Amino acid sequence: NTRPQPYRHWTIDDFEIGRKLGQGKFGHVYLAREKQSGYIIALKVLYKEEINSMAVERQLRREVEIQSSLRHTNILRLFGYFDDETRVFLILEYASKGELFEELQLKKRFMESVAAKYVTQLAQALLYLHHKRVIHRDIKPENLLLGLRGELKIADFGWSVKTDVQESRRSTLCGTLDYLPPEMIEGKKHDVSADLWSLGVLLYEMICGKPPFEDAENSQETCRRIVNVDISYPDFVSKEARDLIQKLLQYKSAHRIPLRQVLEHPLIKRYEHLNKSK
Ligand SMILES: CC(=O)NC[C@@H]1CCN(c2c(Cl)cnc3[nH]c(-c4cn(C)nc4C)nc23)C1
Repeated sequence: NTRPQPYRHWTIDDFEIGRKLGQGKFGHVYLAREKQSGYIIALKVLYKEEINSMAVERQLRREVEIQSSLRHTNILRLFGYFDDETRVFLILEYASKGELFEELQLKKRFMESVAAKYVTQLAQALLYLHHKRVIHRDIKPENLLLGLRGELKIADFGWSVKTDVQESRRSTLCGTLDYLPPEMIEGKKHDVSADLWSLGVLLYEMICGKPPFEDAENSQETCRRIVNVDISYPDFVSKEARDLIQKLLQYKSAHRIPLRQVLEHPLIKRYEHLNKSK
């Protein structure tokens, strides 16, 4: 069955709608089947009256433009989009193993070999993104999905930007601060190394079961701990894992270990034989 073609003018009648898969920031996502090809996709539905602010509309256009231009096994595909009088529809790749976040909640924390596998896949996706001069800026378990073979897929490009548009973060981020690097907390200019910081936070959370700067108390406390890079490690964390996390969670963005060196790090090399695509 041929994959849905982006250039076609789709309408909702081209699809059979299945169960609700969940909801992203601004809309609901449904399992759907394209009638003519039988192809299974995820259909993200956004209501136009909710996309009334210019900022949200601009962000949506950016998400669609960026994500539809990307082709990488660890990045969720956006095949196309269409609209009717009241709604906008995004035709997205269906990730059959759901959200990484769910798996992390279920398993509490991952073995270091599993965390190393996900970091390898994420680093390869980020290398591709940064080569295309795209910063994701919102790498966290909620935005990571799992494909048929358990491979990680970055989704939700709502906060991504093309780096030639250097912008400090004006609009406040909805959701957790846990993953924000100091420079974004401080509203300074940020570049692709913002994603390196988030990779470090994710690696810590996968191995330890919670993010390094999480503070149930309040966001000021979380921000203080981020800008002070105030981290402590449970004793089950290996020295290689501590070393890689510490090399990613550097206050100065220029001091963060580059992605190519992440892929050569002892923690990653140690499990490489497990992660070679079977
Ligand atoms: C990043 C993001 O937008 N997350 C919110 C949306 C929730 C469902 N979305 C899915 C999207 Cl956009 C694509 N594929 C998915 N697969 C699933 C899923 C599969 N299982 C077994 N359980 C679930 C859940 N969900 C999706 C994304």
